[in-house]
Amino acid sequence: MTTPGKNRPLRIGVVTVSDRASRGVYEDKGGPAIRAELDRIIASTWEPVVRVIPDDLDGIKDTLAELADREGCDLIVTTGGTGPAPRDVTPEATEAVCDKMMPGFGELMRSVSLAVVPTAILSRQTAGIRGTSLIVNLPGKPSAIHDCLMAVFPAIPYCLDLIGGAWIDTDPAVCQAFRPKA
Ligand SMILES: Nc1ncnc2c1ncn2[C@@H]1O[C@H](COP(=O)(O)OP(=O)(O)OP(=O)(O)O)[C@@H](O)[C@H]1O
Ligand SMILES: Nc1nc2c(c(=O)[nH]1)N[C@H]1C(S)=C(S)[C@@H](COP(=O)(O)O)O[C@H]1N2
Repeated sequence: MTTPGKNRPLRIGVVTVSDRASRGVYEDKGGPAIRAELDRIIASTWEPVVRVIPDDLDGIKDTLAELADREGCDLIVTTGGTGPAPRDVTPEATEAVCDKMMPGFGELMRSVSLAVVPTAILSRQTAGIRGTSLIVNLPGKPSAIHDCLMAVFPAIPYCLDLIGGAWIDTDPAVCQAFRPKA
């Protein structure tokens, strides 16, 4: 196991992938919803690194690589662009920049979302590791953010421990992090 970066400040990339939010056609509700949900879940101090970008494959790849490699984000959460429409390419961009895919994240998030909406199967949301960063895709609907993050977050602190990311403490009243070796 890689030694966790316990003394580093936790940095989290929050990436809204939306043609219309990036053009200002509508207000971005996804990024602020992710930040609010993470504030509820995480008890450690953390710094957000926020981006709002269009559904463009190269632009998404560049943003994910920048947040992982130059901004030092331990976790990067995206919202939007996971569906079947021609411009939905967030999972392709994620896979292109990752060293290793973590398919269990998408499987679990689709499964919990199916209890809420039958079109949950239309999301190709996934997750993967780039260096010491974990990238997790969420659907674009702001209402999906709570359900998806609550489902997968218990495994995220231990995942960061294993890849050498920063230490995360959660608020146990909101979300119990599970560390098998702790
Ligand atoms: N960042 C966001 N902020 C607010 N609402 C959003 C956001 N992203 C998506 N939505 C809402 O969820 C719906 C479905 O999201 P989806 O990602 O499929 O959008 P889209 O049709 O691909 O368009 P766009 O990429 O321009 O957001 C949108 O039509 C919009 O009502
Ligand atoms: N929890 C949850 N998951 C959801 C949804 C939702 O409303 N709630 N919308 C679905 C729909 S309608 C689509 S098209 C896909 C892909 O959405 P995206 O392209 O905005 O990422 O996510 C699906 N997953």
